[in-house]
Amino acid sequence: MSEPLLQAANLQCERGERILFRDLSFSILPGTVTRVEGANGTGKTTLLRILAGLNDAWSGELLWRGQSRVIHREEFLRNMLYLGHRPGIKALLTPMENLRALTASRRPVADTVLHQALAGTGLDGFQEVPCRKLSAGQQRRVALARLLIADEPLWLLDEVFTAIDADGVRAIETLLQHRAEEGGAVVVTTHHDLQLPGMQRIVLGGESDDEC
Ligand SMILES: Nc1ncnc2c1ncn2[C@@H]1O[C@H](COP(=O)(O)OP(=O)(O)OP(=O)(O)O)[C@@H](O)[C@H]1O
Repeated sequence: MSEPLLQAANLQCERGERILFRDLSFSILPGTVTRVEGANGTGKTTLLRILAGLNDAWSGELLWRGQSRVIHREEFLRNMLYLGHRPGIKALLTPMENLRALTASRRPVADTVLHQALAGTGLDGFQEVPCRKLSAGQQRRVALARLLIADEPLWLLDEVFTAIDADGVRAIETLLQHRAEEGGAVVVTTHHDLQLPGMQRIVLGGESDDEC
């Protein structure tokens, strides 16, 4: 069996007076899509932010490819793409300018490639329109265009289906499956009824089969 990209052992997180989860252990293997499930407020976003290294209020162990994620932080960050539950784009900038800015810190990507990625998310003709003039779903699609050019093997995606129409949802599902088929792994939170073949589950706030 291939080595897990991520391993979590006995994760615990407390917010305020409340323990959101404890003794949470799972492995994220290459070739898998894992859905984090649970009712509102059970800690899905919190868990994803912990996995992405954006929240330090936790205890337990997190390994990246079998090694301490803390020690191998730079390698981990190079190989992980995190999309938060807000689109995270700037309203005054165009989709092209946003996508250029979002990808620039990782690696230079040619404008023709960015243009095509935006067209691929249904934004053909809107590449140079300020994002403040786009709908909520179109703004989300600007952020999602990153998935079309992402070479990071691990994707951590928080509520990326929000505001997306039925065709868009199917396109994202296909993208997630392709990432897994290419040997990557996806961890996704969603209230959308995502059902992919072989999908793993981490269930928060109730009965759990989180020993994946
Ligand atoms: N900034 C914060 N400070 C303190 N507590 C917070 C903060 N953000 C969230 N919480 C608490 O942490 C808990 C988990 O929040 P989180 O956003 O991870 O839940 P979630 O499962 O993603 O919810 P949803 O399905 O509504 O998006 C909630 O009960 C919330 O009250």
